[in-house]
Amino acid sequence: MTKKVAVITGSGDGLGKGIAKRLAEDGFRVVLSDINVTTLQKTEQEFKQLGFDVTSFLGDVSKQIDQQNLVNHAVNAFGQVDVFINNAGIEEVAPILELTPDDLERILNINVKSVIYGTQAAAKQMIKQGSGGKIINACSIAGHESYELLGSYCASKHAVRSITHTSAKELAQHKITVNAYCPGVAPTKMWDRIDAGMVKYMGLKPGEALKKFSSGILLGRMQQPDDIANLVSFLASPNADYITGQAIISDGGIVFR
Ligand SMILES: NC(=O)C1=CN([C@@H]2O[C@H](COP(=O)(O)OP(=O)(O)OC[C@H]3O[C@@H](n4cnc5c(N)ncnc54)[C@H](O)[C@@H]3O)[C@@H](O)[C@H]2O)C=CC1
Ligand SMILES: CC(=O)C(C)=O
Repeated sequence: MTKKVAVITGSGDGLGKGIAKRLAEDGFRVVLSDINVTTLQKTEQEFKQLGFDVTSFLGDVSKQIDQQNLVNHAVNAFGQVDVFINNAGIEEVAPILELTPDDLERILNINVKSVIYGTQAAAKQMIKQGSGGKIINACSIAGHESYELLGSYCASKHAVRSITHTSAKELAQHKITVNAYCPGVAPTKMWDRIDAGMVKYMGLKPGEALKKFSSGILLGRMQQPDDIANLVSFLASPNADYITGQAIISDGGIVFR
């Protein structure tokens, strides 16, 4: 049987890299994509050495043309797209009163418009293939709950949850499911930057904001890339065929919905 193809944006590093590795281990041919050429190439080499079927595409998720070219690249390399993961995202740490038009434009472009552009490119290809597909979006506990100093980020992730719902409703007729994963606190480079930003505004020492945020996790530890890869692996598998329009939290016990 032909191996399925999964495309993962923001997969040069962080949670996206962990997800891509898991999907390759699950038997997918994997298309890596990132805006950072250095981490993208490093991850591609690493994956090739592990014997994975992998290709990579340098692109900016906030550009509609790049998302279309990413799908074209996947089709040229592997012939099809079965799973598309809108993982790339950025943070912004600032009080609402200090958010600038440039800050807002950047986070909405990269976290919100990107998900629509990725969904458009992937769904059009999946409709053409005629055998359904799975679109999986990176949301967050910040898509269910709103946090101080993360106003624009939380708004962007609430928007991702809404886009997930609407896309699921519109694409079900094509047998395309759309779901989202909602991580909690994972100490990736994103959290290094959030911690640094919170230090600035809250008068804490480096590391203290991360500690504060993660101190209430019921399961007593921060999230690792494998924790979220476990959920995405399930959502990308036939075991999730009857699930659509859900934004599922995997946070060790922080937010309860
Ligand atoms: N780390 C955490 O605690 C949480 C992360 N998330 C979400 O998970 C996703 C991944 O987060 P992390 O791995 O922690 O972030 P990260 O910052 O460690 O990695 C993000 C990756 O996306 C890439 N990227 C950034 N802007 C891009 C663009 N315009 N086009 C293409 N690629 C771009 C980066 O180069 C990087 O490789 C994000 O959507 C984030 O909002 C959600 C909840 C918690
Ligand atoms: C980074 C993130 O998604 C948080 C703080 O929930």
